[in-house]
Amino acid sequence: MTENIIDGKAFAAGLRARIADGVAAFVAKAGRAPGLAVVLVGENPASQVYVRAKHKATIEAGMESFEHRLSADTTQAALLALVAQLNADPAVDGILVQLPLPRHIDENAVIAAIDPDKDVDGFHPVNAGRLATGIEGFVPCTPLGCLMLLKDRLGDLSGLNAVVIGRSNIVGKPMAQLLLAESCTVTVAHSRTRDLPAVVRAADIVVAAVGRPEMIRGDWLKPGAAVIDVGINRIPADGGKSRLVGDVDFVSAAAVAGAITPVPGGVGPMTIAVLLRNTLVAAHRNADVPFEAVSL
Ligand SMILES: Nc1nc2c(c(=O)[nH]1)N[C@@H](CN(C=O)c1ccc(C(=O)N[C@@H](CCC(=O)O)C(=O)O)cc1)CN2
Repeated sequence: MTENIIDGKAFAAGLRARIADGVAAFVAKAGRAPGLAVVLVGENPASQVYVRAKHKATIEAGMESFEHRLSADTTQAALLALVAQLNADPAVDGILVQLPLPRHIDENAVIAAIDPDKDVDGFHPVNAGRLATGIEGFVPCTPLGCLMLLKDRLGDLSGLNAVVIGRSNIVGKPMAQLLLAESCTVTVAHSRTRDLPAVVRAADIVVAAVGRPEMIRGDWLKPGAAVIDVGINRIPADGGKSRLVGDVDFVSAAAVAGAITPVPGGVGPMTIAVLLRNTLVAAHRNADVPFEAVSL
């Protein structure tokens, strides 16, 4: 059964093509390209891959990419000074500091230093507050990408029971807010939740963002449920190699789910596509050009 698999890679490619059209229209009106600054501190191998992919996607969409790679021993003060410089730069519409940061740097302090109107990651407390209160702002890329995939597959979500497993600031909490705004009945489950399988079994929509490889199994699911797997876990594979798996046991879950995202190729590619979308929106706001929604 493959018709229940949600192809996030293909959806993201379509979204990126629509964004590229939106960028061309913006350039014609504003006389400049949208600019995205990405800051990487240290040499985390996964972060290096993601930052490279962001640079490539930004250029391919017709935007300006400003990459800042800082050494792992960069001080918090130096990073905050760079953020202040990017906040003041009119060529920079969006700022993203790649996470995780080295342990000696306070992530919350860095996120709070980003101008909320350039915070294309949607992590700033002002944007979290805007999302929680229904005010327009920037929404974190991964949960917004999950919502796009769900709406594309299910249409109207109102009245559905949704469970979000995981309560992080960057996925679980904003995902719950987005589903609530779509009039779902939302449960946020976490490490202290009692009888998680029973909670999951009551859900029409399951969003797994818990960071534990293949934890959610098919026999936990309500038949026909839509399953969005945000997990990206590298586990040992045969021949001393490793392979990528999600938080959902894909084989058993795909046999029960009405729709399911794979890992890789599900939610991951949406994160970068939505980042471009948020940057395009930021550019319109900063240049005071009305945003004609690239059908998103
Ligand atoms: N400042 C931020 N830091 C981090 C974010 C973020 O949104 N903002 N999210 C993650 C990492 N991330 C983007 O930064 C990201 C993760 C995964 C993918 C992706 O396309 N994954 C592929 C598999 C790639 C692989 O082989 O490793 C997939 O799932 O198909 C893109 C972006 C943490 N940090």
